[in-house]
Amino acid sequence: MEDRKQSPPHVLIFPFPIQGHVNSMLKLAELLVLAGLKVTFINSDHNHDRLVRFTDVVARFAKYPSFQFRTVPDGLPDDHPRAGDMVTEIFDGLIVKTKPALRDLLVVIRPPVDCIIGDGILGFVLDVGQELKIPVIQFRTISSCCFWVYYVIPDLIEAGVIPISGNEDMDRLVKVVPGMESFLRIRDLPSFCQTKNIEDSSLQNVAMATRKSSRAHALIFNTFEDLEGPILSHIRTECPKIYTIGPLHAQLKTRLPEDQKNKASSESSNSLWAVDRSCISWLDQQEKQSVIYVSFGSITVMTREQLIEIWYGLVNSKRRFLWIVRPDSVVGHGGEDIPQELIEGTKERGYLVDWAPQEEVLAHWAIGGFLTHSGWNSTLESLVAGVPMICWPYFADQQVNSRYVGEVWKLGLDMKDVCDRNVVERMVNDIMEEKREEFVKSAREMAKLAKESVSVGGSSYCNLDRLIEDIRLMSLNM
Ligand SMILES: O=c1ccn([C@@H]2O[C@H](COP(=O)(O)OP(=O)(O)O[C@H]3O[C@H](CO)[C@@H](O)[C@H](O)[C@H]3O)[C@@H](O)[C@H]2O)c(=O)[nH]1
Ligand SMILES: C[C@H]1CC[C@@H]2C(C(=O)O)=CO[C@@H](O)[C@@H]21
Repeated sequence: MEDRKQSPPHVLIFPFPIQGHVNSMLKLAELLVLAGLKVTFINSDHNHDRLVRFTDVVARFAKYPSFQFRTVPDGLPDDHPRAGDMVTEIFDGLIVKTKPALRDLLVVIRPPVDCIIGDGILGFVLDVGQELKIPVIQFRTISSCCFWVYYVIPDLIEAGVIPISGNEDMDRLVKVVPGMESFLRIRDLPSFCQTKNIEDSSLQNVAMATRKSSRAHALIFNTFEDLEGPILSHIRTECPKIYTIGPLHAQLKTRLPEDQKNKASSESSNSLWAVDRSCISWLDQQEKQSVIYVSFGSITVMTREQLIEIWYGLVNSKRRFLWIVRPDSVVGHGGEDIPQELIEGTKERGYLVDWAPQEEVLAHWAIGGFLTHSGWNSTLESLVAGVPMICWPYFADQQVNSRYVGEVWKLGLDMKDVCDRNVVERMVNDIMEEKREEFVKSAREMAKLAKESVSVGGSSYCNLDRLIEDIRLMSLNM
């Protein structure tokens, strides 16, 4: 018993198995190991193979003897695309295969786990923890503003906002989300809420998982108080113990030893795709703040028509652009030819790669703007780099995030559900020139606040210390 108390607490971290979740939760894992905790990180077999294949993650974590990876199946065939249009299948696989595998692992793993940090979207982790009497802290990898909208889904249903009828005025204010009464429109609701069917499985999944968070020992957000303080006050009325510890990529930089700080965002990544670094050499040859960076994250899929509209918008803007087009991101293309003017325009001013070192790209002096899908990691990475955004949200939290970027934080423009070459062209020129000054000013101010929050004595820095202390006390009480 004495020995047990002297050994560091053992934390098991379990993310939803897609890039945006693995990325931020692996950063938290590294921060906990740096603080002397023992950490077991659970990857799906599929993701682990890719992480090992495309990154230096094994070598990077080998220097931490108290860290280990363990893997579980995700219940999907290996050639399954695991993309954003297949979320229901991903959830089904996790319930059927992953939940029992996780439970079995927790029973046999030694030393026993003192605390689980589970992805907040996976409500079953809380059930497994309660059954095995292991405290569960939830980490929700989305913005807290979207979390709050998910939390009040029962109120949205009761008020008749959901289901959304076919002839709904999408610009109508929602009015029943506390703290968002004056700016949240129907079109800004998370995609899963914009449904005609209240039995929809994605709506039910996010609603139920989010409500469960009030049962967790605590709730972690990858955010900071100066960014989302007002909404966090509302959430705290339901979930009192909240740790805001982000932006995590910036917090990791603060806490890594001096000689590893730069590696954190350049050579080292947590990518599930092969990083093409040739885009950095291309950026090196461009003028200061002349390039618009375009990326829609790891699971967005688009139609060929949307691809062509965005492509025309970029080429017609006459700006230089670096565009990430994942090989699996365009659906329903029938091999049609790409118009010659797009090929010529891209040769002159554009550069396309499958996957880039995004944190490093956003910090590059040649980048002047970011056309993004408003995934939460991308939003935070852009914010820390002080880069103004154009938002083209695809699904989930992205509709809420983009409204906040455009209307509340004033960090850019929200293109929302429009995909039109003229709008893309105009917004690119607004961000890069016409309205640049106002956005750069607010982006720089917010970047300063973000960096202060993760500096020694800042809110996120202190909150991470408090979280670590909380976990240590948990293991002493067991
Ligand atoms: O070429 C690229 C493109 C992306 N990234 C990284 O991939 C991550 C992408 O994360 P995010 O921007 O959050 O987008 P998604 O991959 O779409 O993330 C999912 O997970 C997020 C966190 O829950 C949610 O906010 C999103 O809506 C959801 O789609 C970021 O860290 C990027 O730096 C790269 O390293 N290289
Ligand atoms: C695949 C998506 C289902 C919900 C998840 C999520 C969340 O609410 O935590 C946000 O977007 C995606 O990452 C997940």
